[in-house]
Amino acid sequence: MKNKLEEAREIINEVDNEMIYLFIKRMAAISMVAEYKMENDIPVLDSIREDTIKSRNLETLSNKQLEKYYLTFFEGVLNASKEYQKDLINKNNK
Ligand SMILES: O=C(O)C(=O)C[C@]1(C(=O)O)C=C[C@@H](O)C=C1
Repeated sequence: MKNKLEEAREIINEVDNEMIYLFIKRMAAISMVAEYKMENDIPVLDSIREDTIKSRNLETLSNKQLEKYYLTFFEGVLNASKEYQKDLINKNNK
């Protein structure tokens, strides 16, 4: 019989496994964004777009208690995205 910790960790493993594929898919789209921004001389940061996606995603979150943790999580996603774009753009300009 599995205890609660083992049961929870199994769920966590499944979630992390799904998330890595979604991360790969998101970052592939981000490299397309970087290419477009590079070609059209558009800055990486678009705060309006960030606010729009954050508020749209928060509408999906019915558990309001999780809001601040979701924002911490999503800020991490956005930071990784911006770092990746900057690295791709810098590499291209070398
Ligand atoms: O949509 C864009 O313009 C992006 O650069 C992508 C993205 C994101 O990761 O969602 C990243 C940086 C911007 O500040 C806004 C959004």
